[in-house]
Amino acid sequence: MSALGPSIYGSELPERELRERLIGGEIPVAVYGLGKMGLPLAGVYAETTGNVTGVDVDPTVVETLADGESHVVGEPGLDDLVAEQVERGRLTATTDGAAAAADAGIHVIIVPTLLAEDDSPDLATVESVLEDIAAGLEPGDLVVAESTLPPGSCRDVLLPHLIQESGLERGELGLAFCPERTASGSALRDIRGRYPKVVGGVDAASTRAAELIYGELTSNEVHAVSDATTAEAVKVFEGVYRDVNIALANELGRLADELGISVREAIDTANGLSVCQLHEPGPGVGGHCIPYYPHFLLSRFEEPMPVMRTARELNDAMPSVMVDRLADRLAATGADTDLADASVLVLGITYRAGVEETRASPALGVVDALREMGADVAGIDPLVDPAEYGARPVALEDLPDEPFDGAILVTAHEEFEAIPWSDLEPMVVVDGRDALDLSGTAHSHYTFAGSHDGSAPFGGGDGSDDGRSAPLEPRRTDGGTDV
Ligand SMILES: NC(=O)C1=CN([C@@H]2O[C@H](COP(=O)(O)OP(=O)(O)OC[C@H]3O[C@@H](n4cnc5c(N)ncnc54)[C@H](O)[C@@H]3O)[C@@H](O)[C@H]2O)C=CC1
Ligand SMILES: CC(=O)N[C@@H]1[C@@H](OP(=O)(O)OP(=O)(O)OC[C@H]2O[C@@H](n3ccc(=O)[nH]c3=O)[C@H](O)[C@@H]2O)O[C@H](C(=O)O)[C@@H](O)[C@@H]1O
Repeated sequence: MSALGPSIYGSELPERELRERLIGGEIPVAVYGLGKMGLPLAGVYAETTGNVTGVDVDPTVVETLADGESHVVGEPGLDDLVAEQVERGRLTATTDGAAAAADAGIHVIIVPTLLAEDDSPDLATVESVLEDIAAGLEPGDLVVAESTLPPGSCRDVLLPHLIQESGLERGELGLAFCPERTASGSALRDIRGRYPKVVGGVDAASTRAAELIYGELTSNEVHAVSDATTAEAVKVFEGVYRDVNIALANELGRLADELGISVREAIDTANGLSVCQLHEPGPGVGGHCIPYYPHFLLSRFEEPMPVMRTARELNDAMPSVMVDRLADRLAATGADTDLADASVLVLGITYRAGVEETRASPALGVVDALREMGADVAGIDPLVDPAEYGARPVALEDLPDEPFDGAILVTAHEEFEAIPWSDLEPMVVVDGRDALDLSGTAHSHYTFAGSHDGSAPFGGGDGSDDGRSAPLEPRRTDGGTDV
């Protein structure tokens, strides 16, 4: 931004005055990446500072925002926030990143960090944003990275890149890592202060500038850590913890059949102890976050890290486990159906209910494994077209007209609550999420890891227990009573 405007990095203004200038809109902000997290973040920056330009390479995203609308679905409050901020001229949008950078004094990066073919981190998207920023960078500007990054990225990649491309010297520009501790479906609440905001700069002045900004954005405390690499590590560690924890839950969940218990009930009860925080078993770990973050460490250091590596393998194997369970149950029914001759419905393609994201979704692995076995695969999803993921699309209202041998529930979209299961031809249903109540129907119902209500995997559905996959003693079949 113009060297004449107030600077946020290294400013000699008293802190109070700098804060007033920030919330008075005197320090323009550019937010690069207007996706599921970038758009809510741009909205909160706009309501705080009143002077934000959102940048995205996707023209439809920019046009939608320019019309005062949000392209992100399922985010409470976002439609209203965007409409208000755009109408009041506090939030504008452009595809021209370099132009936005030329005006801005605070540059916020919130584009995805991807993985290359060999699972090593691919910072190409972040680096393309850096090109835009460097073109407009002025002394006193602050660059804030909110994209999750491999630890060391700000220090070893982003800062050298910005210095080289902008011609500025170290100490003339600020750079801080300030991770998104947010999740789809609660982005605004999270950004506005659900958790302490972690900030860490490449130098003390960067950390101070980030503290000042987020002190205005969040209602929670701002937790400044020693440096940018520590802040990057905090975020990656949070994700790795979840991946490893879910892998353990999945391993335990797979024991439910042989134990003849509901592992979900056992986990719920074990978690009554505050030191025990086992996660939820399921059909795998999807999305462009949790399954990606372990690779931000695994590919880069000499330490072997067998726990994280094994957890990744276990979670990646879960879609095949779902298909194996279906094959077992199909073989166990009187019809003795082989998957190669079976018609199978996959319920849910996105990785998470209500979120339009399919990267690393377990459903993709389920569809692939079924197709490899020769099954005829149909799919249903309210947010995406299953045809794009190898499954023949079926509409919810057409389900009673088509007989299926089996179904696998991967993602429990709330729209599935309207499925009239009693009107569907009896089939084997593998429920990966403990989301279905098939009692009173003729379906053979298998709940992976059992139900929270205490039913073992084979409980539920009148035709469910033919005894051929009988678990070891003792087992529960009725939601509680040992038989
Ligand atoms: N989605 C989530 O639940 C969370 C995401 N994060 C992190 O936030 C970051 C962003 O995630 P999402 O918003 O979910 O991603 P997203 O995939 O929903 O959106 C990314 C946006 O960036 C745009 N984009 C791509 N390249 C660009 C460029 N060169 N310049 C400008 N815009 C560009 C895309 O068109 C898209 O609109 C990631 O690093 C992710 O790890 C962190 C916490 C939660
Ligand atoms: C609940 C929550 O806060 N999650 C955030 C997470 O968001 P994300 O949308 O990726 O979803 P998630 O709910 O953690 O689930 C990821 C995947 O793991 C699976 N999953 C999740 C939790 C669990 O107990 N069992 C399980 O199998 C989900 O089904 C999904 O396929 O990823 C975010 C990120 O770091 O990018 C991070 O801020 C948060 O940890």
